[in-house]
This record gives sequence, structure tokens and C-alpha cells, in this order.
Amino acid sequence: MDVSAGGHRVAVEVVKASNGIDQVVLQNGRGASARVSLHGGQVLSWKTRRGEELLFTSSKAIFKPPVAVRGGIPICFPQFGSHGTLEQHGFARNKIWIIDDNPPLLPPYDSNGKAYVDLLLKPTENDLKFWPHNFEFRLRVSLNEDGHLTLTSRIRNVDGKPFSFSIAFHTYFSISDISEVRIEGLETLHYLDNLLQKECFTDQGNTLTFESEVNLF
Ligand SMILES: O=P(O)(O)OC[C@H]1O[C@@H](O)[C@H](O)[C@@H](O)[C@@H]1O
Repeated sequence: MDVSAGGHRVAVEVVKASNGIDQVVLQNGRGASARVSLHGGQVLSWKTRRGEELLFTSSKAIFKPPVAVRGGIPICFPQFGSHGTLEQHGFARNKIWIIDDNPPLLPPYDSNGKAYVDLLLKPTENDLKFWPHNFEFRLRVSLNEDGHLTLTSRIRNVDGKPFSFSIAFHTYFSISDISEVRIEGLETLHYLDNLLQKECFTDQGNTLTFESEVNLF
């Protein structure tokens, strides 16, 4: 699909990856691009207009469902981490999603001038045995004229029986120099330290830097 937006031709193309699984390539017409695999609804690449890759993918990543791909933006759903009865980070990242050709409307702001794709995940009979909650997970991945990437997730409770879930975009950023990385803005948030037996701390507003392994959530 080619669409003209603000003088730029945005493009959305479905290509077959070497593992036989479809990927959707988004191009914003100014050189930026993103690539989304139907395996996990996972963004595997996000490049600036200069072609710089912003996401990391491990050289040891395995691209074979139901193994989760270590890299890009895995979607953790319906469980984040090991806080529940399901496998680590839930099953959504291990599943083959479909392209949703007729998604419920989003505001025009989410579409105009953007290259985007809508994906859909529904539970199989087998999934319902392990997690008996009938849902539809709609994901829109969109790339705007400035090359900004947005992921919008919508979870629908299909049969109306209440359920709870946790969700995360587990983004792997490509970092050229970890000593230059600073994370701010987490003050007052509570977190668990995975390297200290999940002890709970409260962020005191210190800038987070990385001198050794860090595993907080
Ligand atoms: O290896 P997985 O299941 O893809 O998880 C990736 C990481 O997920 C994080 O949430 C955990 O804190 C890490 O310990 C883990 O390595």
C-alpha cells in the first residue's frame, strides 16, 4: 500500500522472512522505517532516516515460534515477568498474530500522515485451557513523518467476564556506549531488584546509570 501524506509517500509492505513468517515493513517516505513480525507482533527493526538501527536484536536470537525472539520490542501479555501462573512474560510474544484488515476506528490523529499496520491476536482453544479469558488484542504499530514509532494496544474482553492482566513493551534499545546512558524521571516509583532477591525499593530521584549488571522491574 502506498499513501501520499504531506508530500511524502508512506508505504506499507508485507514480505516473507527467511523463516517463512510474514513481516510488515513500514516506510515514512523520508527514509525512516520499521519492520514488524507477525511472530509475536514484535517490532524487530526501527531505523532513522539516516538508516541507523535503534533496536537491538541478539546475534543468538532464535526466529522459530514458539521460542520468543530476544530483541526488538517483545510484547509481554497477559503476564509480565514471572508474576503469575503462565510462562515468563506470557504467551503473546510466542504466537503468530494476523493482520487486522478491519480494526475498530482509532482517532484520525493515529492514522493521518503515518505508515501503520494493525495486528490482532486471539486465544486458541489451547490458550484458553491455560488462561481461560476470551480476549482480542489489537496492536497498531505506526511510524510518523518525523520517524517516531508508536505502539497502541487495545485489549477487548470478548465475553464480558472480568479478568486482569499485565502488559509491557519489553524494548531492547541499541546502545553504542552504555556509560553514556542515563535514565531519569522514575522518582517515587517502587521497583523490585531482581539481583537482590526481588527486594523492593523506592526510587529517590537519582539518575540511573549503568556500571554493572542492572535488572530492575
Ligand atoms: O529471557 P526472557 O524471558 O526473554 O526475559 C528477558 C528479561 O526480562 C526481564 O523482565 C527480566 O527481569 C530479565 O531477568 C530477563 O532476562
